[in-house]
Amino acid sequence: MCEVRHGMDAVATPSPDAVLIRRTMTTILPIADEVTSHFYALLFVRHPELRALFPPAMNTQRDRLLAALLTAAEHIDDTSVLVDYLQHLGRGHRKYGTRPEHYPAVGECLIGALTRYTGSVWNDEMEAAWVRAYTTISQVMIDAAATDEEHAPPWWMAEIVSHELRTPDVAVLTVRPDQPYPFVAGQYTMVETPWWPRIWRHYSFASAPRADGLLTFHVRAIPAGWVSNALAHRARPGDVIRLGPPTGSMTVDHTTDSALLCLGGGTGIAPIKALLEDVAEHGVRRLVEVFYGARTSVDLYDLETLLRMQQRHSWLDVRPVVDRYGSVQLPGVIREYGPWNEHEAYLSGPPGMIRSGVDALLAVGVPSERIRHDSVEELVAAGY
Ligand SMILES: NC(=O)C1=CN([C@@H]2O[C@H](COP(=O)(O)OP(=O)(O)OC[C@H]3O[C@@H](n4cnc5c(N)ncnc54)[C@H](O)[C@@H]3O)[C@@H](O)[C@H]2O)C=CC1
Repeated sequence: MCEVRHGMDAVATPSPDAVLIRRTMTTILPIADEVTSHFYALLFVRHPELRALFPPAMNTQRDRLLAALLTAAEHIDDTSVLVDYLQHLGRGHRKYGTRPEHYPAVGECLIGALTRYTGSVWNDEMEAAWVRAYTTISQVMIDAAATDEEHAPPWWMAEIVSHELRTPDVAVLTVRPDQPYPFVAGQYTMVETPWWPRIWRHYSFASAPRADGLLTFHVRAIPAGWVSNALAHRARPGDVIRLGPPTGSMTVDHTTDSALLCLGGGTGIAPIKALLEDVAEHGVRRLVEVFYGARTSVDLYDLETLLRMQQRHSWLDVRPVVDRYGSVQLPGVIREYGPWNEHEAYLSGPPGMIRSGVDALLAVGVPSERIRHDSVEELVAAGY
């Protein structure tokens, strides 16, 4: 869910390779499902040993490959953004068991699928552009994984030490990682359960780093959500889950003392709570206003915790916002308060809330560089 932004070094005129790569992407976008299915079919027929690295059901995986390709194509000339993104991707692939020797196999099948589905658009020049791009992409990912290997494990095992069902479908889980887990409040990770091997889902940390090393997650069981249902309804203390590395840039900037405006929708309140703990621990007094939105008052499952924090800290204001008669209230309600133009804004919740929240904040004068949230594309793909 790390937000990929346009860097300052983006060039105005695209390079010849960027033009060719984007032309391929435009051609395949309307038939993206077929292209990715064909890619995986080629990969698993030619390299059956790689099948075990992927989840049994491939639907989310297909979207992820395409999302990664689109991101790479979009930023192909924007070296610093692209390298950051690919390094993150390379490090994240360690938990899947990806090895350097797997990359050429993937590249060959990717080009095979593109050749087949781009028809007359494909030519030698385009193939050469893809080979160059893929060689660079894979090298950056391989190098990032190798550097990461020197100081971090590919994953962490974490034992569930407490499991509390706060509503019929929201659970608060606390886990103890098997080795120190360094992260920053506001970040998130990927979680795999023992019941659905190789299916990873994103969850934000619901607390700032603690002296006892424990981590907390808020999980809503969503219909047909395998991992979320297992975590909410099946997991018990003593069960062991697997965690990927921490990631995400929705963190507090401690170089300023500007006030914070936080919008948390549903379980999106989890990283907001972590941010509040971070501000409290930092000791610098800065005003924080939290709008905590939910469909019903029962869904405000963490309100008591937030109100207790508010009692302890005079700099904190928490406002619960419940939808009325099925009509969404959360982002719109900020217009009744403010002004917000000097605030750092943090948004966390469903993709629709983040999109309309960004619009509402821009409309009341918060500049875009002061609005932070995780990537909406990844939230949609995550499916929680
Ligand atoms: N870092 C992040 O951004 C995190 C995001 N999430 C996401 O938050 C969501 C939480 O799901 P639930 O608890 O079921 O939330 P929900 O669907 O019950 O909605 C929570 C709040 O968001 C508002 N909302 C929902 N859709 C909206 C839209 N289209 N426009 C404006 N407001 C909207 C609702 O009115 C409600 O106040 C999940 O999609 C999860 O992926 C969860 C944790 C962290």
